[in-house]
Amino acid sequence: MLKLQNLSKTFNPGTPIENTVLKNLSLQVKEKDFISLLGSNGAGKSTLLHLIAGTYEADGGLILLDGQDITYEKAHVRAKLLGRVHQDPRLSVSPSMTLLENLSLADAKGESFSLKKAVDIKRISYYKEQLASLGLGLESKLHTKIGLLSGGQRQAVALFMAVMKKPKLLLLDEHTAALDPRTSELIMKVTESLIQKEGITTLMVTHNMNHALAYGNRLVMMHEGEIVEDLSLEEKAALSTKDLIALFQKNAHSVEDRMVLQV
Ligand SMILES: Nc1ncnc2c1ncn2[C@@H]1O[C@H](COP(=O)(O)OP(=O)(O)OP(=O)(O)O)[C@@H](O)[C@H]1O
Repeated sequence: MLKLQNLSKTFNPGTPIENTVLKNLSLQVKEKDFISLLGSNGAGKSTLLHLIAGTYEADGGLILLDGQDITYEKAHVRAKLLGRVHQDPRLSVSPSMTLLENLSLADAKGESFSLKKAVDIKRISYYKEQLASLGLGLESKLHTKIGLLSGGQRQAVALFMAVMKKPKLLLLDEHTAALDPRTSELIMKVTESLIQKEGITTLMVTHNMNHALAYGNRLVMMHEGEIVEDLSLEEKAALSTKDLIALFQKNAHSVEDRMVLQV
């Protein structure tokens, strides 16, 4: 359903700070794949998500989503096809607006929008029901400004908003990295349940080896702009976290403290 073919990206070409970040990267993602994307610092993971979302343009290669060539499609056009959650919740939700206003905005994605018109009373009971199923008490916070919610609650809202319109593809960029370990586990459970419920194809960038092993049906490892491992569900099920660290060390010749500390 997503086909990346020979994608390349160089920042600041022709200058002393030229940096080739992606080198002819190819990846085939199947319908309902949930892929954890693991890699060293600067491996190009976020850049890859930016190229798919259209916030950065590829220098070469092809991005096909459900057979549609979106390689050079404008970001706002792709936004209708994609859901995205970032590490920083301010990039996914509007902190100065209430939960209800944020949900209404997400509900109106891709349509001409007026907040007054969009806050649909009939939707409120639906929102409450859906929010209650996340188990974070959000159903009683509809009129609370998002900025006043806890970090975990904000990320749960961001996830819920990202999947609301059933996107073709969900892009998660270290969406639990800023949370404490307990909340991070909780948000991963919410993530898995929303993805499964809606059957959404997902690419998740993470530095957490446990999450990369425990969640999803594939684990892709990147190093210096290239894919160095692509493990199936069965292959990753056979690995312990220690094995994964060893595999990482073999490919990247080092392992970051934050990966080991989370183990
Ligand atoms: N807008 C930009 N302009 C110039 N260089 C950039 C830009 N965005 C990213 N880079 C560089 O591209 C390289 C890859 O960055 P990227 O954020 O994709 O890596 P990453 O694998 O997500 O790393 P991390 O795990 O540290 O977040 C880095 O060297 C980074 O400095």
